[in-house]
Amino acid sequence: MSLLVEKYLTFVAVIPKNAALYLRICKLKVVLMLVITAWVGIVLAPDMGRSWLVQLASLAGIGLVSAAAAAINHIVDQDRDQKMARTRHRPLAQQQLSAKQALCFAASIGIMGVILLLVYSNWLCTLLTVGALFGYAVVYSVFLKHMTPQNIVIGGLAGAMPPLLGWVSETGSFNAEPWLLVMIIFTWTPPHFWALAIARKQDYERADIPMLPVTHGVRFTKLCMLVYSVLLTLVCLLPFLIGMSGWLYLIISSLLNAIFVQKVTRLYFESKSESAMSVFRFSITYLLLLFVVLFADKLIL
Ligand code: HEM
Ligand SMILES: CC(C)=CCC/C(C)=C/CC/C(C)=C/COP(=O)(O)OP(=O)(O)O
Repeated sequence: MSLLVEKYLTFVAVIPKNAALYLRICKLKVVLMLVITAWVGIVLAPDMGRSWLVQLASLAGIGLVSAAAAAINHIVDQDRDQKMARTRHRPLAQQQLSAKQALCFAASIGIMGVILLLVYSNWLCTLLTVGALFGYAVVYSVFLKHMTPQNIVIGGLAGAMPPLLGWVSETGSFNAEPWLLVMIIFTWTPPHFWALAIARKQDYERADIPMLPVTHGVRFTKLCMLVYSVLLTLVCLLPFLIGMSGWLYLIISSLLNAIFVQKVTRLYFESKSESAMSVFRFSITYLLLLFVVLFADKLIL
């Protein structure tokens, strides 16, 4: 036991030296976006009189568990990451960090996140957050990603969970409203990811990962993106229709959806998919603005 503690302390002692590498395996920008969507879940939930410090601690918990999930994904995918131009420079693919180091790191920040959630939110939020980690790090990364072109559709549920996690951290109970926000991210994920998968099709072919453009072709993928972007437009109306969000949200979200559908439509009619990366980049701006406007709308409602 004391040997184990000693080994762990040796591991912790060299974390600062490799800090930049550990930060890279956390997928920080993605985690930041996940935390923003969780924050909106908190803001839109009924006011339970919790202090902003407690809310911040809950968000830190969700962020740490998400970062742990991202680090586990790097361990699971290290061999395949070596085969793709986009991912071959990652710390585990380059053997700058070992799987053992990454696992110790993921376990440490994951446990810290769980403790924060247990202390500052509630057991239901903790359970759902750990469920999301399992969904992404195990169900998606280990199984679905290599089994079916529907991988990111099913696996997308894990990444769509944060608004629900935020809401539940506040209320401790399930409600219908946060599920609408989950549905928004869930329907956004396919056009978000498939745009990149079209641009990086050769990468996925080389790594033998059955992404939709590889298994069913680029044209069919573009059609699916179009269907999901129209579906997303409809789902985005729901927060307004049930009275959760007001006119500001309706106007800005409709505008964002019109641009998104227009960009995906243009991509559909292009023969060489030149604008795939522009659709991918816009998808990120889109989601950020959508959640900012959900937030702003709540403040003025
Ligand atoms: C199964 C679901 C998802 C898949 C397969 C997916 C896939 C990807 C991929 C492959 C990248 C490129 C990363 C890179 O080049 O290193 C990316 C970027 C990004 N994704 Fe997603 N994503 C998913 C869900 C989400 C969710 C739920 C969010 C946030 C709510 C999100 C936010 C982002 C952001 C902010 C970036 C840009 C990161 C950067 O610039 O470094 N993604 N996504
Ligand atoms: C607790 C909680 C909310 C967990 C959510 C976990 C999480 C980080 C979800 C984001 C999804 C994501 C970035 C997928 C990347 O796909 P990929 O792994 O196929 O992409 P890659 O090829 O860039 O590794």
